[in-house]
Amino acid sequence: MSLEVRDLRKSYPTRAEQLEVLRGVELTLQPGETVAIMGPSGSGKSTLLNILGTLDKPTSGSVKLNKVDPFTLDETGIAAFRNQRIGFVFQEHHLLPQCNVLENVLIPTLVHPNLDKAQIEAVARKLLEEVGLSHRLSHQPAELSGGERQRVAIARALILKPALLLADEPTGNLDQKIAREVGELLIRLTREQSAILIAVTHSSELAATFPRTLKMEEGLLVPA
Ligand SMILES: Nc1ncnc2c1ncn2[C@@H]1O[C@H](COP(=O)(O)OP(=O)(O)OP(=O)(O)O)[C@@H](O)[C@H]1O
Repeated sequence: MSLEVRDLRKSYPTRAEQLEVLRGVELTLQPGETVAIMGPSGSGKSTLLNILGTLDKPTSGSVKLNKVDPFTLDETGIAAFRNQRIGFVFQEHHLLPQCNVLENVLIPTLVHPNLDKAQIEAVARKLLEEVGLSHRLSHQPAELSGGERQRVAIARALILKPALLLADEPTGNLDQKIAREVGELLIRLTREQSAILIAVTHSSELAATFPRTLKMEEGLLVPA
């Protein structure tokens, strides 16, 4: 399932003028590919990630994941596309504090009542084993370290086997050693699932764990 971004533009109307944040972004990524995106504050990295995640709409241009442009779908279609095809990992883990680790990983599956409960729980346990948290299944998020919480968030993002995994400063709250481990974990699991990973970061340590780094510059993605 490849990702093809063509001439993607996004402007925001401001009082004085149109603020052109994305000015013709081009990007093609194949399954298993992982890329870090860097660039100065305000250059449009989060804007791009939000559009790729269908949380925001482009002004023009196209995004195709497995040849489907989500912005041609209606709102219900976009929501289903997002749930089934895209996984998110944010700087803040956004785990539900009252749910334990296993329950948190299963949250994205709750909107799919037809999924086999035992089968999907087995997938969640397997993912938690892969992120090294088999011994923490019944812990609440408050009882975990920052790195462990982010590992839960990664397992949750992967539970429905997304084609595209989007990470916005995924290691921003972690110390350098843990940040590198979490970055390597993201890359390994993305490859194992033949997904595509795009991580936005200010951290050159995290970017260094990626085979390819791009930079947002003047509204375009250029090699770093
Ligand atoms: N809803 C909005 N309305 C108007 N301007 C916006 C809106 N959202 C973002 N912007 C502007 O678009 C530009 C890009 O913002 P964006 O958050 O994408 O940058 P960023 O590269 O992710 O920055 P950072 O590294 O600080 O997170 C900024 O100048 C910001 O002020």
